[in-house]
Amino acid sequence: MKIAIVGTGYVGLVTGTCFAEMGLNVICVDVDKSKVEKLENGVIPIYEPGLEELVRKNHNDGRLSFTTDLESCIDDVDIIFIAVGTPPDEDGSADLKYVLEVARTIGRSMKKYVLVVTKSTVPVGTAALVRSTIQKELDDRGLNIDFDVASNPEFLKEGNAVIDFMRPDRVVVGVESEKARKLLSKLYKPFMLNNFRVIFMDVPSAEMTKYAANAMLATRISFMNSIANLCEAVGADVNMVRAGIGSDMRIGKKFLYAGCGYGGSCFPKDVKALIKTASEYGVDMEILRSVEKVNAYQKGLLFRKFSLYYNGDLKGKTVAIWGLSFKPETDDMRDAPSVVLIRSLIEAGCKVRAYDPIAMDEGRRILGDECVYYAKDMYDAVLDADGLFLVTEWKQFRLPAWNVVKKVMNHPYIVDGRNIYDVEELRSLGFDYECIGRRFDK
Ligand SMILES: NC(=O)C1=CN([C@@H]2O[C@H](COP(=O)(O)OP(=O)(O)OC[C@H]3O[C@@H](n4cnc5c(N)ncnc54)[C@H](O)[C@@H]3O)[C@@H](O)[C@H]2O)C=CC1
Ligand SMILES: O=C(O)[C@H]1O[C@H](OP(=O)(O)OP(=O)(O)OC[C@H]2O[C@@H](n3ccc(=O)[nH]c3=O)[C@H](O)[C@@H]2O)[C@H](O)[C@@H](O)[C@@H]1O
Repeated sequence: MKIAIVGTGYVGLVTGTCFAEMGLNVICVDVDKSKVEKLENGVIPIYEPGLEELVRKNHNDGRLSFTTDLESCIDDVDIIFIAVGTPPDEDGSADLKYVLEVARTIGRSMKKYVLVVTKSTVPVGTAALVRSTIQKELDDRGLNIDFDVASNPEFLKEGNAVIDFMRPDRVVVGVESEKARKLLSKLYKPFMLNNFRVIFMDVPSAEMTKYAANAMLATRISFMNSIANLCEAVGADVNMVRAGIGSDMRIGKKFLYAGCGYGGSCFPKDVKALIKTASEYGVDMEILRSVEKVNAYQKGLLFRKFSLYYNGDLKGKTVAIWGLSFKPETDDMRDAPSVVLIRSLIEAGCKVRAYDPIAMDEGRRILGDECVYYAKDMYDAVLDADGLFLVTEWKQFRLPAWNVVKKVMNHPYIVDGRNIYDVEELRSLGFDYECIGRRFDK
C-alpha cells in the first residue's frame, strides 16, 4: 500500500513519518517549497522530540519522500490524507480553503479510484464538501471515476506526537463505504493487532468526535481554573482538591492542572469553531462560551497579580519570563499565555527579559525584539528583575539555583503560573511567592 499525506505541518509530518516507520511507502506533499527542500535534506521545520531522527532514517531508507507536486503522485497512491491547516476564520469558524484547494487538485488530476481521508480537524459536513468538490471537478472533466471520502481525525499532542501516534488511546475512523472501511482496516491492522482500539463510525460522528474531545479537555481545564480561583478566595488548595477528585475513576487524574490558561494551535481555535458550528444550527453552546471566558480571564491573571502586588505602579519595572511556548517540549507559541502576559507588561511600561529553552526564535518572530530582551539563559533573564513569572513548566525550570536567582534579582518576587514550586521553600529563602489556587498564609 502507498499513501500520500498532503500538508507537512505537525500532523502531516508525524503521520507520514510514523506510517513510513511502520513499513509503508509514504509521499509527503506541501506547497511550501522551502519546507520541502529542508525535509529533503533531513531538516525538520518544527521542534518535536524524536521526529527528526525518524524522518532522516525513513527518508534514507527510501520509504519517505517529499514533493511539492501533488498532481504527479495522485495516481501512484491508494490513500490520500489531507492534513493541511484549518485556521480560524474571522467569525471563528474553521477556514476550509486549504482543505478544499487540495480536494480541487485531486478532482482535477485523478485518473483512478482513490480514498481521500480528512485528517485535519474539520467541522461536520466537511467530508461531504470534499466529496462534492472532487465530484464537480470530475464532472467538469466529463469523467466518471469512483472514489471515497473518509474522516480520520488526529488526537496527538505536540511534544509527545510520535508516541501519541504510535500508541494511541484510540483511532477514530468515519467511513461511508465498505471499500473505504476495508482499506483503512488494512492500514490500521498493526494497531488492531496491538490492541489499540480502532473505532469505526459514520463520517459526521467522526468529525464531531474530534471537536468534542478537544472541547471536553478545554472544559476540564477551565473548570479547574475556576475551582482554583475559588480555592484561593476561600482558603482551599487546588492541588489537594485535584488529588481528591482525580482519584475518582470516573473523573480521572489527567488534564486537571490549574494554571495560566490553555493555549496552542488547537484548543482555542477548535472551541471557537464548535461554538460557531452550533450557532449555525441554532444550538447555543453556553458551556463552551463560558470555557472561553474563563480561559481569557485566566490568561490575564498573572499580570493582575503582579499589578496588585505593586499597587499598579509598574512603569519601568523589570520583569523576567521563564517559558514562552504554550507548553513544554514544543517551540509553538500560537495563543500562548506568555504572549498575552508580555504584551500587557510592555503596555504597562515594563522591561521584559524572556528565556525559553527552545522557543526563542519563535518569540522574536511573534513579539519582535524591540521591547523584549531575549536572555542568554534562565539566570540572565532574572538579572535586576522586580518579578519573575514562571509561564511554561519546562523541566529545566523545576529546580533552579534559587540562591543565584535571589542574588541577581532586584526584588525577590515570583509568580508561578503552573504551580510547580514549593511554597514553603521559596518563602523560607525570602521570596514573595504567588501561584494559582494554592493555600498558604500570605
Ligand atoms: N498541531 C497539532 O498538534 C494538531 C493539529 N491537528 C489538526 O491538523 C491540521 C493541521 O495542523 P498542523 O499540522 O498544526 O498545521 P500547520 O499549519 O503546522 O501545517 C499545515 C501545512 O499544510 C501546508 N499546506 C497548505 N495548503 C496546502 C496545499 N494546498 N497543498 C499542500 N500543502 C498545503 C502548509 O504549507 C503547512 O505546511 C489542523 O486542522 C489541526 O487542527 C490535529 C491534531 C493535533
Ligand atoms: O487537536 C489538537 O491539536 C490537539 O490538541 C491538544 O494537544 P496540544 O494542543 O498539543 O496540547 P495539550 O497538551 O493538550 O495542552 C494544551 C494547553 O492546555 C494546557 N493544559 C493542559 C493540561 C492541564 O491539565 N492544564 C492545562 O492548563 C497546556 O498548558 C496547554 O497550554 C490535545 O491534547 C490533543 O489530543 C489534540 O490532538
